[in-house]
Amino acid sequence: MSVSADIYAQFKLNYDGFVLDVDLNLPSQGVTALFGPSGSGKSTLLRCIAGLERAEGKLTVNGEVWQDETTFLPTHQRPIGYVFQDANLFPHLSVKGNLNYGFKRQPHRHDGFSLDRVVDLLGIEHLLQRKPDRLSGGEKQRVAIARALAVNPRLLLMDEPLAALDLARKREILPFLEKLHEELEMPVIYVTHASAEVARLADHLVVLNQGRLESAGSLNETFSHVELPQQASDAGSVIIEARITEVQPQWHLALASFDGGEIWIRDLNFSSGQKVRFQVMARDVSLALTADHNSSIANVLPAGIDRISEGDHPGVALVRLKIGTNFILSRLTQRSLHTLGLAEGDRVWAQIKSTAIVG
Ligand SMILES: Nc1ncnc2c1ncn2[C@@H]1O[C@H](COP(=O)(O)OP(=O)(O)OP(=O)(O)O)[C@@H](O)[C@H]1O
Repeated sequence: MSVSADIYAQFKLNYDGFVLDVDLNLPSQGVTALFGPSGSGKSTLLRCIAGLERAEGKLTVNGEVWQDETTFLPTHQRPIGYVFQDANLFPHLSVKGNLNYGFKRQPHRHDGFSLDRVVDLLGIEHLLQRKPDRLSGGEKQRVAIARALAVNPRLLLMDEPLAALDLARKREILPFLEKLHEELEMPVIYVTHASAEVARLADHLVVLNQGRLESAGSLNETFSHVELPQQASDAGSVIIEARITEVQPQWHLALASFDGGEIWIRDLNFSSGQKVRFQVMARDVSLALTADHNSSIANVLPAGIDRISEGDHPGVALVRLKIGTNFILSRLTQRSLHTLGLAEGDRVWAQIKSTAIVG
């Protein structure tokens, strides 16, 4: 693989019974989710990037060598922010004290954002004087993220930052992460095994399995791989990024356009030109050989069959469709597949029943 990529990481690490062996390029913008089942090596890879594990290999970030045969920058010399599953705040310091600790110690360039901006981004101004024991789990984690940003890092590493929180706290914190996603220019590497977090936050996806790279690429492309275990289930879905091109307030509908087509989605007070991300469940996509405009389904798109695979039940098939440069999945019965005589490479019409906005 080329080493000219924005972030290039190649690591080999041997634990007793587990081998991490990856070679990957990551973009230097946006959120890259490291995704995969428990024990697949996500945290280990993140720790290698942070210099917390001394793996064999190479790591370059925007042309700067952090590790190779002769170099190994220790963690404190890497311009990173690190957010763990647990907030790990200093209990004896106030929130402000915790933030200042990061800010004063920041050994890196100082041309990023101010502490005020960090406080504002995470919505923690009213908490500044409090000690950690008077914060909720969600608030603690927001402070931990702010503290990681206070060192003015050039790379933000987040290891399952929501995993220790209950559903209500996750919901509370996700909008802040989305705001960071919109406003931060630095790359974020985000470990998770929650597909809902991937759907809302990731731009790029790296899928690990048993210490190896299973696939990597843009969110839509990589998340639509039929091999991902959750795709075969009833919860299989894809994420499409689109732009609103028309709003019909009288019907509460908005037209979302993306490369390859347009889909009517429920209008959530969108304005024309706004970027949206929506989820299409595989079970909501049916296939037809002709475009049936007499049906109640508003979204009928021409598509090519890219891949046919098995679902999680012998009677179910999973079909990956290509629409422009985007992929969607369709879950249908093996009987329908057989009756329509569908094969990879065929052209079909995809009927999309409904979509859900995810961010
Ligand atoms: N310090 C260590 N010594 C030995 N084995 C380890 C060590 N750290 C992790 N492992 C093993 O390496 C494998 C990968 O662990 P890792 O924590 O990277 O997985 P993960 O994908 O992040 O999992 P999870 O989603 O459960 O956090 C596991 O089998 C784990 O037991």
